[in-house]
Amino acid sequence: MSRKIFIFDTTLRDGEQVPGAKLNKRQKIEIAQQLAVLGVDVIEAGFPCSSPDDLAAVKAISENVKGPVITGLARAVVEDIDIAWEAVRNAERPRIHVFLGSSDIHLQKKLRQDRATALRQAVDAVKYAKRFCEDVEYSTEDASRTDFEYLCRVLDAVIKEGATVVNVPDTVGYAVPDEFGEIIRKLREKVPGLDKVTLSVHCHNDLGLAVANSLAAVSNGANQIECTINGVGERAGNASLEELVMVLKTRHATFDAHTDVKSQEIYRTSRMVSRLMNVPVQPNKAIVGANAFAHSSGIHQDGILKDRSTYEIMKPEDVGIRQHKIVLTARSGRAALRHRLTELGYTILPEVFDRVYNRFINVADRKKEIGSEDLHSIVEIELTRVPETYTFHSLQLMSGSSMVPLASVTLTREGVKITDAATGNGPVDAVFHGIERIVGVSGKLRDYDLKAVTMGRDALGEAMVRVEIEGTVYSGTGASPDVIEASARAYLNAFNRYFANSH
Ligand SMILES: CC(=O)SCCNC(=O)CCNC(=O)[C@H](O)C(C)(C)COP(=O)(O)OP(=O)(O)OC[C@H]1O[C@@H](n2cnc3c(N)ncnc32)[C@H](O)[C@@H]1OP(=O)(O)O
Ligand SMILES: CC(C)C(=O)C(=O)O
Repeated sequence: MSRKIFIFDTTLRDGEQVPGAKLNKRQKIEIAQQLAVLGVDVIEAGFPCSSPDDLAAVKAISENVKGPVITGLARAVVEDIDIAWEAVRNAERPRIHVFLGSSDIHLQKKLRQDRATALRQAVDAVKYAKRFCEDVEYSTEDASRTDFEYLCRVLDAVIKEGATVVNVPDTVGYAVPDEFGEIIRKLREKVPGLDKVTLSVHCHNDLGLAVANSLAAVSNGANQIECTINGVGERAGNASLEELVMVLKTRHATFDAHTDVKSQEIYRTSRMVSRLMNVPVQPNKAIVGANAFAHSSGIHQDGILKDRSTYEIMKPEDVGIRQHKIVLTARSGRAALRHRLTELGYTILPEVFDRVYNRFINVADRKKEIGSEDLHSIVEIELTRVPETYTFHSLQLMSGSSMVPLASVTLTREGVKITDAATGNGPVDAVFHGIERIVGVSGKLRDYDLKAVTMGRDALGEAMVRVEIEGTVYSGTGASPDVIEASARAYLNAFNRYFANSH
């Protein structure tokens, strides 16, 4: 059996330090309940002395959320510890978490005390917290910038005083993995008492290394990681829970360590935290970003469709995402298009498929993403295609509120371009007249319908017309992100039906 790594979630404390992410009591309880479902070992529910609201929220979480240890943060002062205990005392498994800076920078510039005084304050604080609670965690704030010998002395002293968990934070995200791993390895060597307690790390992401540093610590003997959902937290955030859990799961053999987190609950938890904190998740965020399991380029899509292992190191289902996404774009190839069309229920003959693909690329070059509705429209146009006596090439339009619209239309016939221009009552009318001048036949528009078949400003417009030509009504359809072009294509389609019928 591999080594168990305890997951200490601080989304509700360090995570909530994100500007604008403040949660009310009800929201904190909702997230804490989901964290319990997710299977974290410890929930740091808040900093109870910071406000009456936070005290009430931590209290409510302690009383209502069962399973994980519930802890509240306290400075190394009596008043904070009293309030923290008041907040967590009714938890099934309460813990008081006390911290004090240990680096010379923090001691001299912030706390304005010397090492000996700070050491006494740390020991006194743990001693005081132990009067209430068996489980006391002690954090040496700014440990990674702390003189190593002094760090050992502090940890040794608080362990002797009864701390059950000692935490080594990289408070300002300054460490790099080799160095941070080395600190943990040397601490294990120099502080024998560490064998009897939980050795925790708490890494910030100022240099983007929070997860890497946490993992380096795990490799060197840490057995608790403090982290947050979506990596939210003070400044650039904390180590991201979902990344840590999935690294340990996906690279299990490398670390020979596991967590008890139910990874299938990760995505749900991530969405909840993002929604309630109003902090969006960047699309390319590992594990939970919108694109984490989306494949949008042809070569990747072809590989994924042949075998998922070509471009997927984890299953989306393992983090609670129903399935990967194949996103159709102008960079997609035939394999992805064929797959999507089959999913939509189309069986398309090979000779038609090439035409569908060409039209798809044409539309995709003008749209960011091609959705199902776009595909229905593209396929229907190709399936109901008639031989093209005239092919649409291009159009130019001059139009405005105080001028007569003028359209210049270019069609091709047997490979030869023919251009003509016409005016009309509106831009569409001018284009229709231009088409009639080239094909040499007039029609009466009986019906004209234009609709957006997809959403957004780059929606695909689909035009449908019914045109009476020499006593018979012919229908035509055309699609394009440009609605005038869609109309022109539809009108020409009706004339091509007329020519197909009359030859
Ligand atoms: C690394 C971290 O993430 S630590 C957690 C950070 N989170 C927070 O700070 C959120 C909650 N904080 C708060 O609500 C407030 O800052 C409070 C209630 C804790 C304190 O508020 P105030 O009494 O007004 O103090 P203020 O915030 O201005 O300054 C902090 C004081 O605590 C002292 N202090 C800082 N850390 C500690 C500590 N671990 N133990 C003891 N004292 C500490 C500072 O030296 C300073 O003392 P001073 O006023 O004598 O100079
Ligand atoms: C209180 C401690 C654990 C902390 O948040 C930090 O050092 O970043």
